[in-house]
Order: sequence, then C-alpha cells, then structure tokens
Amino acid sequence: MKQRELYMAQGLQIREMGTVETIPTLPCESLSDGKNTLTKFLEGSCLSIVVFGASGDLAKKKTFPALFNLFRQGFLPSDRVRIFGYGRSALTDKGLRDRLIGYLKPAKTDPRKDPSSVVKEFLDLITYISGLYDTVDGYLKLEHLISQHEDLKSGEKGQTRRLFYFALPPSVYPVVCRMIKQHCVNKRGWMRLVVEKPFGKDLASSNELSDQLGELFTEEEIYRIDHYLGKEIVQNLLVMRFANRFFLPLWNRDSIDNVQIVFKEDFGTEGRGGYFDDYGIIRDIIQNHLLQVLCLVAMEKPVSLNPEDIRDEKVKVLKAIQPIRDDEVILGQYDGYLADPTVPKNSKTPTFAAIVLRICNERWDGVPFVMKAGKALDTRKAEIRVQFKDVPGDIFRCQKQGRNEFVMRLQPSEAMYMKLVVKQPGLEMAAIQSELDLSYRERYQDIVIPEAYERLLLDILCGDQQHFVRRDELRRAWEIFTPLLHRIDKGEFKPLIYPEGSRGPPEADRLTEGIGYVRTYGYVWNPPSLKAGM
Ligand SMILES: NC(=O)C1=CN([C@@H]2O[C@H](COP(=O)(O)OP(=O)(O)OC[C@H]3O[C@@H](n4cnc5c(N)ncnc54)[C@H](OP(=O)(O)O)[C@@H]3O)[C@@H](O)[C@H]2O)C=CC1
Ligand SMILES: O=C1O[C@H](COP(=O)(O)O)[C@@H](O)[C@H](O)[C@H]1O
Repeated sequence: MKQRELYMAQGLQIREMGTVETIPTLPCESLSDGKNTLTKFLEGSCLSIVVFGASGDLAKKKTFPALFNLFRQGFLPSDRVRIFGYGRSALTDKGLRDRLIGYLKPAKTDPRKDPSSVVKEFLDLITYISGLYDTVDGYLKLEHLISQHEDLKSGEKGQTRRLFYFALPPSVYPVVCRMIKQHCVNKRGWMRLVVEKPFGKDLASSNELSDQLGELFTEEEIYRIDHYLGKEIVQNLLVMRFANRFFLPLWNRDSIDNVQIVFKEDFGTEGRGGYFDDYGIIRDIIQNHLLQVLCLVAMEKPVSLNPEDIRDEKVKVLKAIQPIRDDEVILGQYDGYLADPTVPKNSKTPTFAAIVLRICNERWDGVPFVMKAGKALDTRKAEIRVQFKDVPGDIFRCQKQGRNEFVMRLQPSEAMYMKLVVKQPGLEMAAIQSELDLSYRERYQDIVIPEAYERLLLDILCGDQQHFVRRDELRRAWEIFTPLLHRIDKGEFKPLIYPEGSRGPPEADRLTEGIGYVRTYGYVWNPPSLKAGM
C-alpha cells in the first residue's frame, strides 16, 4: 500500500464553505494492478539495503533522507531492516551517521514525542563498510554482514530481500554488478538493483552499459530510476488525462497548438561542474527527466495500469518522435560557468537548451513540443504548459487577452491551473483573462506530499516498475538525442552566452514564438501558493 492508499484508507479531508469535514472514501481499487498491499509489504521477510557510494552527494541529500522518511512512517521496521553504506572512503559507522544527521528531518507531525529519538533509531540501523569497488575483500565483508543479519532475523532458511542502490558514477556500475553477482547474490529471496541516471552518454555507451548489466541481471531485477517520475504532478498526469471526460476530446492536434515542458534552476553547477561539464544540460535533464514527462503527456491510454502496458505506450510515443531539426535547437551557457574551478576553461558545454520535438502520429502531427531546460536562470521551476488554439469566430475579441492554457506546475508548490477568458465582473460586457486554480498547498492542507525518491524507493520494495525506465525506452530516448549530442560534442553547435539570473538566450523565446506560442501580455497571475513563501 502506498501513501496515496493510506490517504484513502484514512478518509480524504475535504473543505467546503470554510469547514473541514472528513468523509469516508468509497472503496477504491489499487491504482496499479498487482501492487502489493501494505500488509503484504510489512509482513515481508527481512530486508537488507546496501547503498553504494554512501559517502557521496546523492546518498546524503536524497537516498538516506528518503529511507529515513520511509522508516519514520513504519515502512522499514527496525526488527527486520538493516542498511549498509558502502564506499572507498575511510569512514566509521559514526562518521557516516554524523554526515547524514543534518539531512534527516523528522516531520512536525511525527506522532513520537521526541523527534531526535526517531533519527537516532534510524541511524542505528546503518553500518558502514569501507571497501574498493573492484576488489573482493569489501564484498566478502558485505556478504558476511548481510548473511549475519539475515540469519538473525529470518533464521537460516527463511526468506530474505536484498536491495542494492547505486549512488555511484555509472562508470563503476559494471564492476560493482559483477562483484555483487559473484559474492552477494541472494539465494533466499529477491534482489533488486537501483541504478541512477545518466545511463550512458550516448546510444552506444548506453547499450554497452545495458548489455553489461543485462548479462548479469534480469530486467525485473534492474530499476533505472528517474526521480521526475516520482514527482506528485508527474504521477498525476495519468489520472488527470484519462480519468477526466473533458480532457479526452481536447487532448490532441485539433485543439492544442503547442506544448512546453520547462525546467529552470536559479543556481549554477555549484561544485558539480566536473560531472556536469562531461554531460551538459541535454544529457542531465532533457534526455531523461523532460522526455519522460513528454511521454506521459503525449501517450495513448494504456490498456490497463499494468506497468508493462504503460511503458509500452511510452515507447510508442518515443518511436514516433522525428529527427531534431537544426533550426529548432537553441543552446546557451551562462556567463560565469567557466569561473567554476572544476570546469575546463574553454568549455562549450551547454547549460541551457531549448529543443523542439515533433511527434508524428495521428494525435500530435503538427503540434510542437518545446523542451526547455537551463541552469542559473531567473527562477526555479518545472512545469508543463499546454497552449490551446485560438477560438474560431472570436466575437468577444478575446484573442487579445491571450490563449487558453493548462499549466501543470511540478515545482515549486505543486499546482494545476487553467488560464481562460471570462466576463469582467461589473456592468461592462468585457472579456478578461482569469484562472481556475488547483494549488495543492491550499487544497490539500493536511497532506504532506512525499518526496520523489521516497515514493520510488517504496515502489522498488513493492516490486512495481511502472515509474522506472525500461530498457527499450532508454534505447529510444538515446536514439532521439544522440545525433544532436555528437554534433554538439564535435563543436558544430555553439552555445549562446546568457547572463546569470536571466531567462536564458532571447533566441529561445524567439524559437517558442516562432513555433506558435503566444505569450499572455498585460496579465500576470501570481498563484497564492507561490505568494505563501516559496
Ligand atoms: N547528486 C545529485 O543531486 C544527483 C545525482 N545523480 C546520480 O547519482 C549518482 C551519484 O551521484 P553523486 O552522489 O552526486 O556522485 P558523487 O560524485 O558524490 O559520487 C558518489 C560516491 O561515489 C564514489 N565515487 C566518486 N567517483 C568515483 C569514481 N570515479 N570511481 C569510483 N567511485 C567513485 C565516491 O565514494 P567513495 O570514494 O567513498 O567510494 C563518492 O562519494 C550519479 O550517477 C549521478 O549522476 C542523479 C540525480 C541527482
Ligand atoms: O537529476 C538532476 O536533477 C536535479 C534537479 O532535481 P529537482 O528534483 O530538484 O528538480 C538537477 O539539479 C541535477 O543537475 C540533475 O542531475
């Protein structure tokens, strides 16, 4: 059972006419076929979680905090779970725990009296193993400690579960996989491997990595994590699109003019310049996070909620994407990027890109999808903006007001809102633009939205691969971008320099206007959820 099912079990909080009322929810089928229930999950056998690269940035900022959140909600019972951090760094258990403590935030609503005791209980579950990735010793020690834990909790013959999380640079994946296969295979239950993006640098390297992993482990054992698939609004796309009658006839080329999928960060590479410069914004954000979002925006209705049926539909969208046109690519690099000491002085790596993707199928032919991502821009946000066509026979002359738009804001402050034209209140018969707003912070005041990693880790424990990238999806995603990436790598496209804190190169705005996007002028809506302190 997932957090959403827990909410259902508890009864939704609804607010009406200023009152708060709890209504029992109607019996509701699990949102995903074959998903394990909480009972089944909690009754599960003993669990060992191994975090490779435990000393690193991702581990401390995302992996361990997500595990902590699952722990404090009761998903990782301390009588069955042990967490092993593994890395080359010479750390002790205490050394690792001290590193993590500042990143573990007990929720204000935690039922336990002393939040620091929850943190301590969690930290006590962690053992650190210092070892190399390519030699046997560390893995033998790891296997010994896991087996010891399993024997203690499950007896010598009981079922066990092993989860290996790769918070590591992908270059190390193959050797770690080989070592796990040789020394740490679970002979008494399942084992699952979680690998982080980037899965390769281009089609060839990604295929090679997939082959290397595929020789050792089955597709069912490999979870390619893309944390955008764990974000609330991204998970809502499927429900929003296919459970609402009024979207069904509109969601196509007849009504939609263009779609923008945008990622902006208001800070630069911040010490990750060494990694970033090798990859650039297309490999870091567009080829994975934004493309996954595009799939969910554009795919056909799957025949069921079975993860394979959903991923089949995503692959079909990817297969229908046309080669990228040179005149539909704008690259940028922020002024100041080269000042990062970890970035080579003559780097031409793009920190900004706007790219038009075109899907050649019956639903989307002629509708441009603009993928825009950049670092060191004017704001931090990620959103999907669907712009509708002009109303034919415009008797109110409302086209001057701007077009209908449906915006899904992934962050900050999750929201979905519709920009539409209404009568200006008053005596005059005038049309003005307004909005219908579902700001999550206002609407779901008592609900804490889970972090993406927390949700995805729970999916892994439940064996649900719906929100993970399948091998054929990955291959097709690289096929789309590899020709462009190779030409960028050869220096055939030069990034335009843009000031830090700006919207990016003005050429990108001209590109979006060129493909038909009409900006709304004279009216800026400031959603309440953004005013409230983000
Ligand atoms: N940081 C982030 O915000 C995000 C990261 N990712 C992905 O997660 C993975 C880990 O990222 P992150 O934690 O930032 O990476 P780090 O650079 O912090 O590396 C993690 C750990 O891996 C070990 N390591 C680093 N370089 C090497 C190397 N060349 N050979 C062997 N071991 C090495 C180090 O541990 P030790 O020396 O102790 O062994 C290090 O602490 C990467 O694939 C990254 O792309 C994905 C999304 C976001
Ligand atoms: O994968 C990555 O994502 C982060 C942005 O994640 P978000 O959840 O904060 O939107 C980005 O900063 C990083 O460069 C990239 O590797």
